Amino acid sequence: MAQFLQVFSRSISASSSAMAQIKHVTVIGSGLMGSGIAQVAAATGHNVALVDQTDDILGKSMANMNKSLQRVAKKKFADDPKGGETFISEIISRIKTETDPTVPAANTDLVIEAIVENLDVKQKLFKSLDEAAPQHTIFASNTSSLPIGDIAASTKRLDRFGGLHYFNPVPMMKLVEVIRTPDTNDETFKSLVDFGKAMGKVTVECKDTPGFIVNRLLVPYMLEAVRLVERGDASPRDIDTAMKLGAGYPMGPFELADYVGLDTTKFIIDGWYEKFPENPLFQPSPLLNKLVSEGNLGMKTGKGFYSHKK
Ligand SMILES: CCCCCCCC(=O)CC(=O)SCCNC(=O)CCNC(=O)[C@H](O)C(C)(C)COP(=O)(O)OP(=O)(O)OC[C@H]1O[C@@H](n2cnc3c(N)ncnc32)[C@H](O)[C@@H]1OP(=O)(O)O
Ligand SMILES: NC(=O)C1=CN([C@@H]2O[C@H](COP(=O)(O)OP(=O)(O)OC[C@H]3O[C@@H](n4cnc5c(N)ncnc54)[C@H](O)[C@@H]3O)[C@@H](O)[C@H]2O)C=CC1
Repeated sequence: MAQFLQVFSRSISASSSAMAQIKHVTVIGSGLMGSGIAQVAAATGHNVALVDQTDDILGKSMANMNKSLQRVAKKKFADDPKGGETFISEIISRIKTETDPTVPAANTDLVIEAIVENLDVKQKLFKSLDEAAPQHTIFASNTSSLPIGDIAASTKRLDRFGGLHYFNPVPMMKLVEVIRTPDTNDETFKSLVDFGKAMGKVTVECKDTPGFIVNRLLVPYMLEAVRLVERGDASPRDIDTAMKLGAGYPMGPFELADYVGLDTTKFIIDGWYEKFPENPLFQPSPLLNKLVSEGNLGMKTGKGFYSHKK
């Protein structure tokens, strides 16, 4: 019996390590987050397919990645510019772009979704991917605020579905939250943790609870800052200065909101308001709604709470 258990556990760990070997990654959505995830995945030796709606968007994402890599190379290869160029071109060569997500999904170990923060749109995408991807492919969402279980419900692979929540800017932020739903199986969870580590990140584990760890704490803080401004108690600039110099944060809440994107911030708040309408914290913010309706989405459009050089 003991011998059987030994062989049995060896075969389980052999299949786990086979699953853990994620080599081909498909990243869907090439915006702020998707481009960062693709960049770091490629920089850590993975073959990456990066998907977005048009070639034009993908072209801009590749240019942004190039800029980010130039910054990394400038430091890493300070005395060897030629080495820096090779470093960049090797990473870029591991990224292929595509506008139809079902094409790379048919030959990938892991799909990471980083499209717009909208449940219907994410569900529609995963439903089509579920039909295209092989059995072994793991699905993960980078959602900031939506339940992973709700997104996974659009597929038939609830056991091979989890959350990989990265932080912006992905090349600089060391954390990834790995989320398991009650249906995520152990092999999948282990593969996601191993993948996070293989990308050079520190992983933390969290259940599928609203906002996971970081956003559960960050979003209320950010909203309290907006309420301070809406009541006329303090200006965005003074609040940012206060939180940087008084609390040691690298960015104040308004700088951070502009950096994250005011559209994404609004999607998160609107979604939580719909789910928890009695919570005064998640009431709609007139100031945020006004900025978004004017198309002022933060750094990505050049204007948000502040004006930014494009
Ligand atoms: C609030 C909304 C509600 C919640 C929304 C939910 C969103 C989510 O689901 C989860 C999130 O991601 S929340 C956001 C988490 N991120 C943060 O908190 C970032 C805070 N800021 C920082 O850490 C630094 O300012 C930071 C690292 C960004 C920049 O550092 P500095 O302030 O010192 O500024 P720089 O002088 O520009 O940069 C210093 C060096 O950093 C390197 N670098 C920065 N950005 C880079 C990038 N994109 N790619 C590559 N390298 C980069 C760079 O080396 C730079 O040095 P130089 O190249 O010499 O300038
Ligand atoms: N901005 C941030 O700081 C963070 C955002 N997130 C989450 O990551 C996801 C993406 O956020 P961002 O990168 O900031 O958004 P973004 O607006 O910069 O990029 C989203 C990209 O997805 C593309 N897209 C939309 N629908 C698509 C579809 N059906 N198929 C393929 N591509 C599609 C858009 O064209 C766009 O390029 C969201 O779920 C957001 O909540 C997570 C962590 C941090």
